[in-house]
Amino acid sequence: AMAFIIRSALVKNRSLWLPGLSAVRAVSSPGGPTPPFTTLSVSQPATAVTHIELHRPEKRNAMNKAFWREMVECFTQIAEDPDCRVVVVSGAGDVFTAGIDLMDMASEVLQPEGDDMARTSWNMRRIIAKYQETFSVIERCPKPVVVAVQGACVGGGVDLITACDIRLCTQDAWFQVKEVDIGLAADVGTLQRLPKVIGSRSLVNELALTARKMYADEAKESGLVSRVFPDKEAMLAGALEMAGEIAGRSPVAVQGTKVNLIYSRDHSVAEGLNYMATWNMSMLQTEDVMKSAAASMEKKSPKTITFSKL
Ligand SMILES: CCC/C=C/C=C/C(=O)SCCNC(=O)CCNC(=O)[C@H](O)C(C)(C)COP(=O)(O)OP(=O)(O)OC[C@H]1O[C@@H](n2cnc3c(N)ncnc32)[C@H](O)[C@@H]1OP(=O)(O)O
Repeated sequence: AMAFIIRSALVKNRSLWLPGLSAVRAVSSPGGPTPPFTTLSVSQPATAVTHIELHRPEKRNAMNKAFWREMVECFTQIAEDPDCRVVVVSGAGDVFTAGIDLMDMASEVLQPEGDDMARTSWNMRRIIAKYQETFSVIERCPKPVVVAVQGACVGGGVDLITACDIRLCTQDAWFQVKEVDIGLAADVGTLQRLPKVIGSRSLVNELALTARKMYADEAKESGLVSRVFPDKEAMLAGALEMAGEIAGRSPVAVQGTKVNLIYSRDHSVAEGLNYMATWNMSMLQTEDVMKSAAASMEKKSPKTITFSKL
């Protein structure tokens, strides 16, 4: 199925995708996690596009200890990789993720070490900060991240997707801020980011306080996702096509857009404009502007331009 999906995206973007075809075959790992990772399958389905697949389908991609660490390692590499301009995140199997691995969390999260309450609490704080980092690295990564959700997206899954830049889902997808059901306040990003993704504060409160499921249509209507696809195959084809559109544009422009959108989300308009001016006083001097403007004047797509690596 993946070969078909990649092929259909390739057909639509031949000029961009064909040079990367050999790379796709060289790095794809259809069989399972990509070593040294044990929970992630990482491939390059097209030029400048990295695909990360959560890969524990037999456990519904539940987030075990290795996952929390491997996501940080993976995104740290991606942030610095000039051959990657955009990331697609998806889940293997029928379910995006069942959230935190409830069998694995007991040892670390529920039994922090320490000689007294202060030391135990301090250790707990470090553990929580480490878990938060797993999704904060997605937001800090200057490359846009498109996430594609099928089936369940539970607990930690919502923390994950709210740190991504573009959310897509299938018609059978559902989302659940499940944490109150397991006796905790969501603490790795949902309570901080979901209110900035969904316009309605009331809806966010309802979802987080009742742990009710939100299905695809409501997710679209509320703005949690921007597109709903009939099935996983169509969604992955759509995600890869979108990634191709992004990867074909100037990385200076694309990464500057992501960084400034996130900065503006968390600051006043005046602060955002000030940051933007400081950003662009150097970035506007890129050769990409002249190249892109010339192509635009000639009514050519920016995807016809070869941009230097960033
Ligand atoms: C500092 C920490 C911060 C992080 C906090 C995060 C919190 C959260 O994520 S809260 C949410 C926790 N997750 C859940 O409560 C979901 C539990 N799972 C389910 O409800 C269902 O599995 C699901 C609806 C996702 C899928 O149902 P399906 O019928 O397709 O599969 P199952 O037969 O239930 O499961 C298949 C095997 O996967 C194992 N599994 C599923 N979820 C988890 C999980 N969260 N942790 C560990 N293992 C999980 C399940 O045990 C089955 O395994 P096996 O029996 O060996 O086949």
